[in-house]
Amino acid sequence: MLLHILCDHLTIVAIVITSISVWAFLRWGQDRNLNIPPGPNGSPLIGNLPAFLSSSPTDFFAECSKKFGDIFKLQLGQQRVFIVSCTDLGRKVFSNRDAQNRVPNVAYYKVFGRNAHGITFSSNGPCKDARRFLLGLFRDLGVGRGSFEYKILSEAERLAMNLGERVGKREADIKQKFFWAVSNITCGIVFGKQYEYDDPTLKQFVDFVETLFIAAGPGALFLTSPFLSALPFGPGSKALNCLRKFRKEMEKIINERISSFDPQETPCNVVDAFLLEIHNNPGNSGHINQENLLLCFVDLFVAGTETTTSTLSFAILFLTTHLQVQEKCQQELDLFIKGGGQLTYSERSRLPFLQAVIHETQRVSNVAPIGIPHLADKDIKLSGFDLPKGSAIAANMKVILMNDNVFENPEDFNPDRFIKDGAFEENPHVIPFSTGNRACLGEKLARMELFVFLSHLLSRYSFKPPKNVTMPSILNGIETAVTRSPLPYEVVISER
Ligand code: HEM
Repeated sequence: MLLHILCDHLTIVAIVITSISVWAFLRWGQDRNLNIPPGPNGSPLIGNLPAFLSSSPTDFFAECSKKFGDIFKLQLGQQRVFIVSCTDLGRKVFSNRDAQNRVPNVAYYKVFGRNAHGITFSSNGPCKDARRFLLGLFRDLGVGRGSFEYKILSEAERLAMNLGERVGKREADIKQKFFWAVSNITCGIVFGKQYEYDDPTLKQFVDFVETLFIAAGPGALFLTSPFLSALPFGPGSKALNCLRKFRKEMEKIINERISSFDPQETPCNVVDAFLLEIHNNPGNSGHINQENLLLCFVDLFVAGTETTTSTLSFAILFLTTHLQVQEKCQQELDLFIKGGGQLTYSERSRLPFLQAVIHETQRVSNVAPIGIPHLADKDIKLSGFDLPKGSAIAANMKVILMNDNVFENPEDFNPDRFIKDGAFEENPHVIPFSTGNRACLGEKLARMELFVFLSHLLSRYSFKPPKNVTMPSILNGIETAVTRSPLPYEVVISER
C-alpha cells in the first residue's frame, strides 16, 4: 500500500519535472533568436525567487539595474518579469497598447469568482469598462475639485481633533490615525458612510488592508502565483482568509444599500452607481455587475488606503527629522492664512513650498516601489530588446526616483530642488502614480488628500522628535507586497 502511494507520488513528481523541462527547452528554443534583456542567473524551476524573497525587492532591483542596465529580466517561477529602471523606457512601455493587461490574481478568483474582474488585476474589456465607469463617477462626484473637497476637509478636521488629544504627549502610532482618516474617505466614496475613529467597522477595514498587504508577500507573489496561493499554510492562505472575511463585510454593506436604494436619486457613491447601472440595464450592464462591484470595492480600499497613508506617515517623519523644512513650510502657511487665504486645493499654487514638500515626499518615500506589474499580451519591441508575449513588466521606482543624473544628492530630503524663481516646478521624473493608460486611478483623489491633510495639520501643530530618541533613517522602510511604509517612529505634537 505504502509502496503504491509512493509510486503515485513519484509519478506525479516525474510528470511535473518532465513538463517543466520540456517547457524550459521550448522557451530556450524560442528565446535563442530574440534579443531578451539580460538579467541575473536563477536556479532551475524557481529562477530568481530566492533573491526576490530574501532581500528587500527594491534593493535587489537596484543592484540588478547597476549590473544589467535600464531594463533587466527576472525569472520568478514560471513568470518572466522585465524590470524597467528609467523614466523614458517606463513611459514608452507603460503607454504601449500591448502592455496594458495584468497578471491574473488567482486569490481574487478563488474568493470572488471568475466573473469578478475588478480594476487592479483586470485586463482588456472588463478593465476598460471598470476604469471608464469609475473615472466617470469620480468626475461626477467632483473628485479632485472643490465640490468634493469638503469631505476631505471635514475628515482633516476629525483627524486634527484626534491628534489634539495627544498634544504634549508622545504619539507612537500616527500611521494608524492616518489610516483611519484615509480609509474613512474611501468609505465615503465607496458606500457613502464615514465613521468615528473608534468604530469597529472602520477598524476592521483598516485591519483587513494591513493584513492583506503583509500576507500577500513581496511583490504580491502569494496573490498572483497559482502555486503559492494554493499552499494550505503560510501567507497565501492568510491572504485568502482575509479576503473571505472582507467579502462578508462588504456583502453586508451592499445589502444595506440595496434595501434603501432609490433609482430616482443621483448616486453619490460607487455602490449606488453600480446598483443604478444594473437597475437601468437589467441583464445588459456588461462588466458593471454585482460580482464586479465586490472586487472594485476591494480594489479601491487596497490600492488607495495603504499608499496614501504611508505617504502621509513618511511626510511627518521627513518633517520631524528636517525641522527647518517644517518651519519654512509653516511660515509659508502662516503668511498665506494671515493674508486671508483659505487652505483649499484650488489655492495650492499660492503655497509653492508645501507643494514642493509633497512632491519631494513622494519622490523619497517611494510607496509603490514596483507599481503594479503590467502584462504583455503581444510580443513587444522596446529599445531594441524583445519582450515576449506573456511577460510581466514592472517599474524599478527606487532607481527612477533616486536617479543621480536627474536629482542632485538624491538621498537628501530637499524640497527646494523643486522651487524655481519662487514657484513650484513639478519634475517629470517623479512618477509615483506611474504613467500610461493604467496609471493610478485615484491620482487626483490622492493629491487632494495629501494637500488637505498636510496643510491643515502643519498650520495647527508642530511635530518634533521625542527627547533622547533616535528617529529611523528616512531611507529605510518596510516593504509589504507592492507598497513601502516607514519604520515605526514616535513624535511629540505641540499646538502652534
Ligand atoms: C499616494 C497615493 C497613491 C500612490 C503613490 C498610488 C500609486 C499607484 C501606482 C504606481 C499604480 C500602478 C499604475 C500602473 O499599473 O502603471 C496605481 C494603481 C491604482 N491605484 Fe493608486 N496610488 C495612490 C492612491 C490611490 C487612491 C487614493 C486610489 C483610489 C481610491 C487609488 C486607486 C488605484 C487603482 C484602482 C489602481 C489600479 C489601476 C488600474 O489597474 O488600471 N490609488 N496606484
